[in-house]
Amino acid sequence: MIEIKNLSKVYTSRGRSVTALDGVDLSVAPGTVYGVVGRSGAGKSTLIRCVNLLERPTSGTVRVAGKELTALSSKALRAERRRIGMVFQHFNLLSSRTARENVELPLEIGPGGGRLTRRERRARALELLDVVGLTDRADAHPAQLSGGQKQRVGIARALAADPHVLLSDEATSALDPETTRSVLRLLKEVNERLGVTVLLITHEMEVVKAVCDSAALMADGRIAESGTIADLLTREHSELARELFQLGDAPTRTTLPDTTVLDVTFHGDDTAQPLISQLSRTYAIDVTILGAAIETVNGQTVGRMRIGLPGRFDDNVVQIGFLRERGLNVEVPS
Ligand SMILES: Nc1ncnc2c1ncn2[C@@H]1O[C@H](COP(=O)(O)OP(=O)(O)OP(=O)(O)O)[C@@H](O)[C@H]1O
Repeated sequence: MIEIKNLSKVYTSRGRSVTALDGVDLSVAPGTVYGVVGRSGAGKSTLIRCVNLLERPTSGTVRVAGKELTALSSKALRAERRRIGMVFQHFNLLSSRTARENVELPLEIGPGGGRLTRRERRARALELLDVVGLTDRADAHPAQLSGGQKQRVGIARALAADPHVLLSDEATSALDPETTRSVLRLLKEVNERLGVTVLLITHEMEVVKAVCDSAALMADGRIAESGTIADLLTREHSELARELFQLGDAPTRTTLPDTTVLDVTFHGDDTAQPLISQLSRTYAIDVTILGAAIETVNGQTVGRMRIGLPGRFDDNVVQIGFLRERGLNVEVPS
């Protein structure tokens, strides 16, 4: 649904240039939720603004729903942009308008907006406020709404023109944890019920865990790592997987002499626990569990376990093979 190829963006101001994006490739499959994470300054906001060309990339191409946006005339681009909804961190609602009137806005001003009558626009806005659970707040002004309610209005407005893609720029980072969860549930619902593809940027791993099918890690304007969550989990030395399933203070060494410490990652129906017991029985060894993080990611059980096997690494090659053959990802923690 979104295909980004070799995208670069260099900002130049007062004779100095900053490379915000440096050859980014990204592919978001239709109907999925894709999260881009990274530290402040990594280039996430620039990337998302380049997807609907709010920001013109310096080079590279952006294709959304089969149309190469970077090759369109400004008129054609305006039409395509209507099918790309955007949700902002600070909601960007007009304070003088009610919730319903804010949702109506894109239906009034976009090309073809004039095709809907006042009555139709109103009906559509009320329908969308119902989707986001705010029917009873239709006549409230933004100042009378909570942060979560304002973001719901923001989402309803983004859906007004029936988009195939929703871009979310840190949509929950101004919200408390409980409200964050409910807004994320709504985004997921929009994705599942309406089939809208969602590309979101966030600095919170919790957001990725809650709703994303795939994720990319950005650093210094580049994609350092990307893939489906399931894929990342089984990838060796994945920084994203490590960040998603932190083992807290689990020791990387043990006080036991001659012990090989391993991180075992599993997902879906592979429950690591029975396999660890099997390993222990098969090779008649004592396995020490040093730490574990088991969580639900986007409805799936996934997790990571740090274990200790007696003996040096070389003595455990067969045991490690046993776990890998059964689909577990095994690596030595750094
Ligand atoms: N309009 C601009 N003019 C000049 N430099 C910019 C502009 N916008 C962003 N940058 C620079 O580009 C780099 C990437 O910024 P960007 O905002 O995309 O990162 P980010 O990952 O979204 O960070 P944050 O989470 O803090 O917003 C930074 O070095 C930033 O200072």
